[in-house]
Amino acid sequence: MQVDLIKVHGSENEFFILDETLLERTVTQDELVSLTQIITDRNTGLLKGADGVLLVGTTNHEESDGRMRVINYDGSEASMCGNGLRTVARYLSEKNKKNEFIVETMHADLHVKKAEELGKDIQTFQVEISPVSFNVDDLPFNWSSEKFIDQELPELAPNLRFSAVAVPNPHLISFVDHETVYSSQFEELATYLNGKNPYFPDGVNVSFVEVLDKQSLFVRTFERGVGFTNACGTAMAASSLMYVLLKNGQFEEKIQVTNPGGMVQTVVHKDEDGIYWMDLIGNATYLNKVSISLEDILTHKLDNHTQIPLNENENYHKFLKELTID
Ligand SMILES: N[C@@H](CCC[C@H](N)C(=O)O)C(=O)O
Repeated sequence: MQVDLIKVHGSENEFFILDETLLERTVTQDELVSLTQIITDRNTGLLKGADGVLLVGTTNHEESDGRMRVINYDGSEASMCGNGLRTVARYLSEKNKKNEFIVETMHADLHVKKAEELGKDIQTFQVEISPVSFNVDDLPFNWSSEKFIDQELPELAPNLRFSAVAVPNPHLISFVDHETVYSSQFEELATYLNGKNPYFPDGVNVSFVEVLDKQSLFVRTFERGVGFTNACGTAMAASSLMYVLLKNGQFEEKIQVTNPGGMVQTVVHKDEDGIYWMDLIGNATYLNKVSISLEDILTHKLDNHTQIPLNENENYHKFLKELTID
């Protein structure tokens, strides 16, 4: 069976989009896990691999226009992916010729829309990040109290304070200084919390956040199921929420969030019932269209593919130069 893929990125968090509605038959769960592990491998995968696969499918939800499933690099499934949702929003927007619609994800139907370009010729989409929960059971996080906000983990990192939040995938966030963002302590802690450990039985996305200025953050994330990525959209949204709650950031005002792969904007909202949600606004860049058979993927014959470069990354790199990140 022939499989068409699009390699995409949001802040250089890279994925292969696989539209299962175009396949002759549905892929089994085992095939999906193997396909992801094989094509995303950074050494032996397709087109230098990726951070995961975004499976686009049909939805039974009346108000949604499509469904997104997120398979991490290691084959585990995540409930959400913010950078990925922007690229799926673009894909469905072009496919269905709609600029604003709803996408079904594992736990929520989320509002997405085409947004004003962040840079010249940078396709930009805005996606909703929701629902938010501080209940430790929702991460899950084995902790003695109901919430874990701005607290120490003395046995693990006595010098740092952390907050745990599900959006709805699990995040652990710490505001740190510039040196600590790149410290070995970060990698050691995040690796430990994503292995067998008594705190996070399903692992956790760990972010170290530096406040650069008023409404301006830098976020680096070690992702569950992947490792360090260039950016994690849900982490940047969750970090923005914690910035507003703990560091005097402003609700309803744009926050600029830079990351190792680029820049996004976020807006943190709170409604009259005290419910939080965030907008995540950023690039949705196409890299290549690829065609390969499922059989070749599953037997590791990845050279048997055809691909068309989509040449959008030149503009993205110009955009990064303007941000002085490149
Ligand atoms: N990169 C994503 C998050 C992908 C899922 C994450 N690794 C998890 O397991 O929760 C994003 O942009 O949000």
